[in-house]
Amino acid sequence: MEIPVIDFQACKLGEKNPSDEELMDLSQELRKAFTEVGFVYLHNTGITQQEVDEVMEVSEKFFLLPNDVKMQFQRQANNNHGWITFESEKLNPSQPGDLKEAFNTASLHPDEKWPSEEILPGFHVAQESFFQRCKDVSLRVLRVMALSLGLDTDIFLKEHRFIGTRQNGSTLRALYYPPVRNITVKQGQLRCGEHSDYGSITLVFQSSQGGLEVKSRSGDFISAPSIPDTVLINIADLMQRWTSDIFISAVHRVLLPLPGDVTTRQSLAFFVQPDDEVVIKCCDGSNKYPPVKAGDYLWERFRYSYGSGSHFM
Ligand SMILES: O=C(O)CCC(=O)C(=O)O
Ligand SMILES: [Fe+2]
Repeated sequence: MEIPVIDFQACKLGEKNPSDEELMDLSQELRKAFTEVGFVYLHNTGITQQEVDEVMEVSEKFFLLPNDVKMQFQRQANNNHGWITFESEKLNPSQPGDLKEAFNTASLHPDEKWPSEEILPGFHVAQESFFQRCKDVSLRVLRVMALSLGLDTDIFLKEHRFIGTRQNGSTLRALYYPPVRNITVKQGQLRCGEHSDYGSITLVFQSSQGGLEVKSRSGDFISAPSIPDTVLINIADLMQRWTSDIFISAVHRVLLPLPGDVTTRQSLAFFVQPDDEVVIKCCDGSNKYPPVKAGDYLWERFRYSYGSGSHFM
């Protein structure tokens, strides 16, 4: 099994009027990918490789700042925005902390705390602009997803009205995986532990070495390499609940590099989340999963991956 690559040209950013036929073809391809694998590469979204490279470049400069500077921007327990220190997050809570740092842009609200232009020129603007670009692509994808399920095209859009505000948990995350020295690695520790994402969908961009692996339905892990000029998109847990398991939220992980590989890995992930107050119920009317409020669900998952609270699925 492989992760399909789909041409998104008909719905690319800036394209206004895809034909019914183009939309129908695209939605069928997307449905197949999301029901069989849960992951898809989209080509021609309008987000260019150059944009991605530029955001990674300025993100790396942030991670290379001294810890006492980064500390001023640390993520707080009640706000997902900010810096996440090395090994402090466990995407698989049964294993040691992930070998990564991250910076979350949790909203575009003016009160979020950012490194100034003096500390790091271009960082704030780059993260916010890329957040906006990812949001625009995500809304286009959510539209085609609804169509692919035979639902109203705005059924998901209606529940993602507040992306970028503090009433919605969608987050752009710059991830930084420093070189791994095997001597210091703990038993079971990975760059990113096995997990599934929490919200609706996730957009992922990896630096050239790749390293991401996705669990297939047969239980084997398949590699999800970095393919230039594409966006990797996956279904997350709330979307699986919403679609009553039609779309699959696949488990994924980032393994340690091979011995001798001392490169730094980077990625950017845009986690799309429904508005906090939206109650997610199965769209087929069934009771396969009990209704849950999107914001409550997200914070319960955060508590679990940062080391407190009980996990509910
Ligand atoms: O770094 C990556 O490629 C993926 C990270 C990931 O899956 C996550 O942060 O949820
Ligand atoms: Fe993930």
